[in-house]
Amino acid sequence: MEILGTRLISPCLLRAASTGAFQLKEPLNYRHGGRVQPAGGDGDSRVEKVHEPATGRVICDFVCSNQKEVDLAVQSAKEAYRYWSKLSGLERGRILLEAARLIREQREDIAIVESINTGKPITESRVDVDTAWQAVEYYAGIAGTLAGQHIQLSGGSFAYTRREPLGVCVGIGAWNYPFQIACWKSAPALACGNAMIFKPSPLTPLTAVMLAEIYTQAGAPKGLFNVLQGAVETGNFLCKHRGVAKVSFTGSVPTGIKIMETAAKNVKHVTLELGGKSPLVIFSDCDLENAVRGAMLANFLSQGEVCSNGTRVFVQKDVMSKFVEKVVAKTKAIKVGDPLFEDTQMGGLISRPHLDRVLSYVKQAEEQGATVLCGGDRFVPNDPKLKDGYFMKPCILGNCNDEMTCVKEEIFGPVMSVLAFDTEEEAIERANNTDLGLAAGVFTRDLTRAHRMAAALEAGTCFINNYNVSPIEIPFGGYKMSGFGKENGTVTIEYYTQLKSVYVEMGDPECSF
Ligand SMILES: NC(=O)C1=CN([C@@H]2O[C@H](COP(=O)(O)OP(=O)(O)OC[C@H]3O[C@@H](n4cnc5c(N)ncnc54)[C@H](O)[C@@H]3O)[C@@H](O)[C@H]2O)C=CC1
Repeated sequence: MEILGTRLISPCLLRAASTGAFQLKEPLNYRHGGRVQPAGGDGDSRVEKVHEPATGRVICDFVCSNQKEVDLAVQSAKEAYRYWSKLSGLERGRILLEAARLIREQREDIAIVESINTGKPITESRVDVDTAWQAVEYYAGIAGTLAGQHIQLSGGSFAYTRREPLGVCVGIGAWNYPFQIACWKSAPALACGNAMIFKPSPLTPLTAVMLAEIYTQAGAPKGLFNVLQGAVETGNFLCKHRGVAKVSFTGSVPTGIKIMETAAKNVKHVTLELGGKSPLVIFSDCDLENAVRGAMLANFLSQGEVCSNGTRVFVQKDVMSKFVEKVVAKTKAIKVGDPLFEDTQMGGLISRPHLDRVLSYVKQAEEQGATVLCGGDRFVPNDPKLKDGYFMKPCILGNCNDEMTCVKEEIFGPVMSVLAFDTEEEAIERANNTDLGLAAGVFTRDLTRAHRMAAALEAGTCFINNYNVSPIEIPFGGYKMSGFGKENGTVTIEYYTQLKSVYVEMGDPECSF
């Protein structure tokens, strides 16, 4: 099926879309209110091929955006910013509310494209789309509440503060939650009066463009949300550009460091949402069934390609054997296969090199003395069209210790490492023994212990008796090398605005000259 037309993808064709049939020819850059091929000129003109993880097929390709295209996108965004930043918050909120409604209306189309492009099960993509429109709706509501402060001073003088937008913001996304990341960044940015240029991961370019179309349909001015496709070089052009005020980045720690260095050259604001190697601590006094559910949620959503995953599962010794028995049985029962089937629970990993990398972590763990309790090898579904897909059987590693590579490094795949512990103090010390600090979890029925743990764990989010739930009202972001700045919640307003103080003299200036 070749899909052409004025909309990115026609809804009725999409509803009939099946794995192995999707093909796209439309341009994937979105600049100044429409899809365009990137401008020609010097610089990166590399073509990136986009794959369908379930089949390994190429579903589309695109030319990476070069300096000229970046210049044009910044110019267009600046124009939109001049208009948008002058609107009242209420006016901006109204357009965002309409965008949220349109996302809800197109939920199924977006979810299908997301599953085809990321390989994740359709049931999960629908949840991703829901958390995306919720972000847009949430910040639509907040837009009208943005306000400054009035400060009374002596002699009748006073000051007030203005909460002002930053200007043109850049969003750079990872490949695991393409649509959700685009919304989590653009919703607060636009609500605060900024414009945004978004660069998705070159592996998952499709749904950010659908979002751009939605913003335009909702009434956003041309250029308010531009999408540029590309890889490292395009990202670098964006981070260096003098017309850009802020970079909000989601991705790996090494790239985050580079982006911070680049942005530092002209003192841009930066938000970094980076990787994790989060601990999940299971005490013997917990509800074990719930703890097993928590461990599954902490490891196997999106093929394990989730930054906040609790991949170091610390289990108190007296419940270890029961826990392992239950979690292995549940993991073996995970249905791996076609992401567009309603009963599929795990799809394909993002790329062949990534699959190979994850499998090599399992092999290395075995060499270092871990026991593979289940999975850990490549999976080839019976359906012949899935034979070249990037599937693997979800894996549990037992007999792990803190020195093993699988316990130290982020694997970003469906691999859980199980570790035994004795005391609360020991669990805290070992859980915190990492440079990363995105999330942490604890399962216990002891109320005081739960809060003691939450206070002691060095992580930006701590889950008590659950894992990987991210309601839009809750700030999300890392400690330590997992980054800084937050997404979601009211605090994010601070990261997309700057505060101006205005002093008003009501008398005569006192002057010693
Ligand atoms: N903390 C969080 O919220 C999340 C973190 N991640 C992390 O992301 C990683 C996986 O995602 P990947 O896409 O492979 O990460 P990555 O760091 O390779 O790439 C992320 C994005 O940065 C761009 N990029 C690469 N080099 C750049 C440069 N020098 N300047 C500007 N842009 C550049 C890429 O094209 C891509 O769009 C994992 O390590 C994971 O932990 C993923 C999702 C969420």
